Amino acid sequence: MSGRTAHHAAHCLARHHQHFVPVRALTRRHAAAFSFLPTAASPRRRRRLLLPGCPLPRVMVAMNTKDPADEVPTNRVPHLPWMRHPVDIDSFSGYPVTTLPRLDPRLAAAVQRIGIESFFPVQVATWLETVGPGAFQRDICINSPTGSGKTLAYALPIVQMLSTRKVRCLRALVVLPTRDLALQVKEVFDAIAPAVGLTVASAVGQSSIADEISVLIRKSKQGLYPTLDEEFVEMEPQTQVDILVATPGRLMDHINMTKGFSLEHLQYLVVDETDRMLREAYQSWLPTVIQFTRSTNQDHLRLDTAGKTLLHPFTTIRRSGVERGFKGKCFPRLAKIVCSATLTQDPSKLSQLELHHPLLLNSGKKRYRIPTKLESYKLVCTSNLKPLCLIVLLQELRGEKCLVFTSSVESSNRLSTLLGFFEDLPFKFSEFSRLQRESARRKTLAAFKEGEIDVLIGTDIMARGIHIDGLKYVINYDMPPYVKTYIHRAGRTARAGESGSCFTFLRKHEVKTFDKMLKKADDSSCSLRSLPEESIESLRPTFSIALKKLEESLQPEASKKSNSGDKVPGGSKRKRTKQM
Ligand SMILES: Nc1ncnc2c1ncn2[C@@H]1O[C@H](COP(=O)(O)OP(=O)(O)OP(=O)(O)O)[C@@H](O)[C@H]1O
Repeated sequence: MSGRTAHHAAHCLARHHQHFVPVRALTRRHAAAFSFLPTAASPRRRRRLLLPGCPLPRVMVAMNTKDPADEVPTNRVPHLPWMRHPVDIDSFSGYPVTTLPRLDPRLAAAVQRIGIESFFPVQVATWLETVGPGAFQRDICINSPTGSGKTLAYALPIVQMLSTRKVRCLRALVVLPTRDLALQVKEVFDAIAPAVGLTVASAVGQSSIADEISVLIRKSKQGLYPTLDEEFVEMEPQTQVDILVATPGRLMDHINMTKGFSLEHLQYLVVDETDRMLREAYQSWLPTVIQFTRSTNQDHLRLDTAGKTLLHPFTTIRRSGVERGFKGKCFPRLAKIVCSATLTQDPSKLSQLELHHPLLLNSGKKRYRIPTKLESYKLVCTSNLKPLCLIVLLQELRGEKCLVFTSSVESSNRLSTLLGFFEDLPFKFSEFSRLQRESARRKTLAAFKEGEIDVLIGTDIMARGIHIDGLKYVINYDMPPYVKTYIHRAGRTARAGESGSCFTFLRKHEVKTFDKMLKKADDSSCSLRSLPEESIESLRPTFSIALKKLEESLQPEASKKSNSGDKVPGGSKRKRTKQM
């Protein structure tokens, strides 16, 4: 079978599978499999046999599965062609701040003021594709480990690109899944943007919507200067910030309800924690944002007395054209940066972003990577001894900052209630739950950051993006269900080149699954950790008493439930009261 025919056949097959099959991989791998096609058949007939709509011969499927090349799991080869040849972030090394080409000296000084002396590889790689020779010609997708510095990697180029803007209006939008994360990212922008005269605001629901509006929207000049042409005033950009960091919910509130809030002039869109953002629709915020930045509203074009178009000085004109390879897309386009430590490779999800000639920046050759200085340990014990083993482990960690992840809010609540029945524990702990009030949660997190609390017990709400200085240990009290969960949980430690350890409690039957999971995360260093028997034994009597107390404390709740006859499984209201 000629290479050309094999390629074409693979192409057709790919079309048959709606582009979900890696065409090039197929050409190489399945050339042998295509040999079932009658050798005497003309190339045309062979092609016809593989045309879309033509049912795939069963024999072919069987032959494909026997192909030795298929021993490599298919998920190793990204389906999207542009993902197969990424820029390797690891091929860059750190770069001293003062020597980064084209970096505005004011920004260099601002970055140094926050204690950064040299840029991390992901920051250098992104800079080269944006401010450097890449010149933002393509949309950037960053897949880089937790704590590798992705926030500054996108914040710095955006701030530098906007530093020459003449009129203040909303030009960059950064969207994150949670309020805590958004506020953390805003801090990074706040540290550098004012150095070049840019303003940053957040729309996360931390303050009332009225307060947010007063920061976001400029007061009308009409009131101040009644002689001004009203129409002219209305056309003036009304947003008075350059960069907005938002959560999808509050962003949609402003899009739908805030008078004067406009995305018309938006130049940069960042979607951080992309895989999480694309998993949930969040009131269709993404299509809405893209739609609002797609074409110029013709109302903004005014006509003079001769019927000629008069451009309002503050109008951003986006045209659809065929020039410069835009093929009917808008120009100037909305440049996008998407990033995560576990970037999705799912074409159907990524297509929502409408990326323009996307370029993948990837750390190494593997899909997932854990931080280089992360050490992993597994502790095998039975379920009933797990709380006891946790206490012994925490005692061994000697009051160092530590995050404990459980599988559910109930489990967190029960565990912290149980620990509360132990007297004289040598560490201070607190629960961190989605069901707590926002203000309570913020207080707890602040106390943890300040070192007033040593151990936080919570769910995966703490797993994404949160940065806590000096956090050395992460404990998976319950095994993470997916490799992505493991990566994000473990990634709360060993950040920014620091070292850290992740401990995972496992039951015997979970060990195999966990080992497989670690392989996917490219972590081959996980060793078995044992705990001193005598420490466990010495705590047993207190443990039995604490367990009894826990049972007693849960009983009134249980009896309340049975009396009320509330049979709703996991009955949300009642369950929540208990979890609080
Ligand atoms: N060049 C640098 N030098 C020293 N520290 C840095 C540098 N860049 C970033 N940091 C610090 O590294 C920490 C982690 O950065 P950041 O939160 O951006 O990581 P991330 O890659 O976004 O992680 P995650 O995927 O978990 O969100 C932050 O505390 C940040 O201040």
